[in-house]
Amino acid sequence: MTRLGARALIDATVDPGSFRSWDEPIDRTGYDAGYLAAIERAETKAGTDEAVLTGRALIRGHAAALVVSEFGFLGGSIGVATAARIVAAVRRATRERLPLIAAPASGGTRMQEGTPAFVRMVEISRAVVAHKAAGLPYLVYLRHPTTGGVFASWASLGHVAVAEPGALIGFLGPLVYRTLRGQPFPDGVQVAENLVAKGILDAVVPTGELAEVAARALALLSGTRRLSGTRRPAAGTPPREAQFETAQAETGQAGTGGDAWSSITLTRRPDRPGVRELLRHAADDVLPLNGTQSGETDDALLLALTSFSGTPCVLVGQDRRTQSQHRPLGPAALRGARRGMRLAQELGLPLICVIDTPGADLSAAAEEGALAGEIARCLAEMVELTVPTVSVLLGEGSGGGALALLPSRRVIAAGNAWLSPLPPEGASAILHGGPEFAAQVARRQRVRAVDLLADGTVHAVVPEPVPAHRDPAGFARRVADECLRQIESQRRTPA
Ligand SMILES: CC(C)(COP(=O)(O)OP(=O)(O)OC[C@H]1O[C@@H](n2cnc3c(N)ncnc32)[C@H](O)[C@@H]1OP(=O)(O)O)[C@@H](O)C(=O)NCCC(=O)NCCSC(=O)CC(=O)O
Repeated sequence: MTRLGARALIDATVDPGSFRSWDEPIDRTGYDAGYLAAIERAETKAGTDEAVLTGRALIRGHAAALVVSEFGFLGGSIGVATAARIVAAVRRATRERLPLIAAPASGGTRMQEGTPAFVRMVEISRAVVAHKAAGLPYLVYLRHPTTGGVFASWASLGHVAVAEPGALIGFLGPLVYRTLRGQPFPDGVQVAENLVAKGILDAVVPTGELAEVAARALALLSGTRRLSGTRRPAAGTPPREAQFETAQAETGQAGTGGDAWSSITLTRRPDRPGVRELLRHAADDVLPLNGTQSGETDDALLLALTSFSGTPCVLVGQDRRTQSQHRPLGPAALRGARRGMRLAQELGLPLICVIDTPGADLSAAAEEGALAGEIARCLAEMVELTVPTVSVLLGEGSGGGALALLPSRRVIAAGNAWLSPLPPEGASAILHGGPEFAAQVARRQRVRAVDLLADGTVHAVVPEPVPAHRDPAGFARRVADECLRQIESQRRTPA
């Protein structure tokens, strides 16, 4: 692999001439002669005075603090002074309220220094945690190679974490593994692409695309509202309260759902727009995130940083295109949703939860993966969020998998959306021993959007003047506009 040094990466990523170093000269008092000689050789080889460079810069006009490893300096390893430089930069970023971008590449703790250096990983983590606790973004770009205590601390704490294609990323270096275990580490495991596949990292990003991705993430994570080109709710759209009344007035008429069974049938059509169409037609930008960061991923759930009409938010959405009887929504999807909830809360961004599921996974694997517990934990975490939250019943809303994303401060429903404790066929089985009475049971269970509105479960219904599949773009924009209204009204009256 070609390795871009710290300076080359900075030059390739930041706006020309914008980098300002924060680095102080290193005090090497007390180093022994052998270590000093190694440092001198490293300085000559790498052209840097330590294994990290720090400073501030602009990336496509967005100010950010940078911590960038130099692998050519003793393998990017972390000594006591290296750690002190990182901690100082992170703290300064926090003080100056700058988003932080780290680009590690490291063999981990510096072996020449041993344990005094090893324990500094705690201090670096403490500084990063404090930075995040201040509501500031932390992005990580893991480069080749990132290993050991670096991967096990500041490289793994990003709100968003992407990696260089083909980068070796692992806890134990292959050299050490082979020495300790007498055999090579299995191929294809400690590589960026595999970690993305396993839901540990968000994406692989070539170095040449880092500036673009970082700038988009900074715009979304910093809550930057676009000043121009902002689309507001369409002129003539009634205010939310008026829509509330309209929906009530039209109960049972076209636009707010008719018969329960006809709504259920409509939402089960393969061409019913889902969360992907919502984003395609109504979002300004979408930065998809991947997995739980803990080794699980489930594409039944779409997690993204996005923005509607210049309002950035975290979106957690059940994806109707990827759920099937063979691949239903499982516990990992709900753990991914909880990552989204934490992200929104930490960054002070609104959270939009899109509910659209024929039901969660009913398999042995889901039971053993703590599906019920994950539903409970979603409920528990959502009710504690203090950022604006909006749940959107977009189509099917079946069972606990749907309920898990319901407890927002405001809940809206599409005209034909529905929410029921079980798939109607399952409810019929409980009451009548078989699925034949699904339609009658659904009618009795008050599952329709208008019933949910009348019963106080939802706060507004977004009418479908024609069923959503006949006007996906208009449908998406109306849903997004209602989400924006609900976010704005919460901003006016905080939790
Ligand atoms: C990172 C690597 C995969 C890179 O392999 P490469 O073949 O590309 O490069 P390399 O091995 O020749 O390393 C390049 C130069 O960096 C030096 N180097 C690498 N890692 C170092 C470290 N941790 N401390 C001091 N120097 C280090 C090498 O000695 C070499 O020096 P020269 O050029 O002079 O020959 C490998 O170096 C490696 O496996 N390192 C150990 C990774 C690891 O297990 N770290 C855990 C450390 S304990 C820790 O971090 C705490 C924890 O685990 O919790």
